[in-house]
Amino acid sequence: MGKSMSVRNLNAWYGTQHTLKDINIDLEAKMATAIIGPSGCGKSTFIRCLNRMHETAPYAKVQGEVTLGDENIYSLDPVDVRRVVGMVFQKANPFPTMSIFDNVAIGLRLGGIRRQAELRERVEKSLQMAALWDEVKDRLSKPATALSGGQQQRLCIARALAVEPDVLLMDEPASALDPISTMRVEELVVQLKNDYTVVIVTHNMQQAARIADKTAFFLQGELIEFGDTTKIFTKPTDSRTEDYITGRFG
Ligand SMILES: Nc1ncnc2c1ncn2[C@@H]1O[C@H](COP(=O)(O)OP(=O)(O)OP(=O)(O)O)[C@@H](O)[C@H]1O
Repeated sequence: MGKSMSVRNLNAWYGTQHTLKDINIDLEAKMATAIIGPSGCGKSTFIRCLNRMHETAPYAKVQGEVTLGDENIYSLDPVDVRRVVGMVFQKANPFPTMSIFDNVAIGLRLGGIRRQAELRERVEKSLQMAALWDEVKDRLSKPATALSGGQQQRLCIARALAVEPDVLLMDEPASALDPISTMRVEELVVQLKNDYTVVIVTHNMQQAARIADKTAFFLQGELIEFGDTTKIFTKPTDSRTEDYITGRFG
């Protein structure tokens, strides 16, 4: 659990649009790194390159190296990569026809785990880690769609954690949630970073300041500045970072 990722000379395109330009960054294990920047600067594209989802878009292209531990993920099978680099999206996307239990168990079953006792144990552990167990333990066979939006998002986090990934990518995981659910997801990120490498895209700078150890500021496909969150928010080196965090644009 919790291997670091290194990104070297990463470039990404949609057709002829050069969306990410020569990105170099180290995403440290057992830390949360926030990715910030104005709309369209390439934040989602960047994290989608970290689990090989970018290349599933039409006309998409990637160049460069992304290593997890000491393996280049671009020389592995993309399906294996997505198991060790989990992802949670802006809008909770549980499998609507499946129960709460099955939503979490699906990845385990696909991975070949059949014994009911083991499945139950792993599902419970994942729901505990996602701080959802107490709310759902008496209704595991109910459809996932019967949960609130915030609970569905934590269910998706549990689903991602069930297969014991090294890295958890989160693309604005709280932006569709009410303030209380947002707070719960933030608390969860603070917990999860004890074990995982967490990379979180957020538009909310207070949120980045609250939960991230490191922050990366992107602008028009370039990584402008990366460093300790406190430094980025109090003493940025680049004037463009300063303009963004003080709300002059974006
Ligand atoms: N599937 C796609 N096909 C073509 N272009 C795309 C696709 N997805 C994103 N883009 C373009 O790539 C650029 C970067 O988009 P991306 O979604 O990575 O930005 P972002 O920083 O995450 O934005 P936001 O904060 O609005 O979510 C934008 O110009 C966008 O229009």
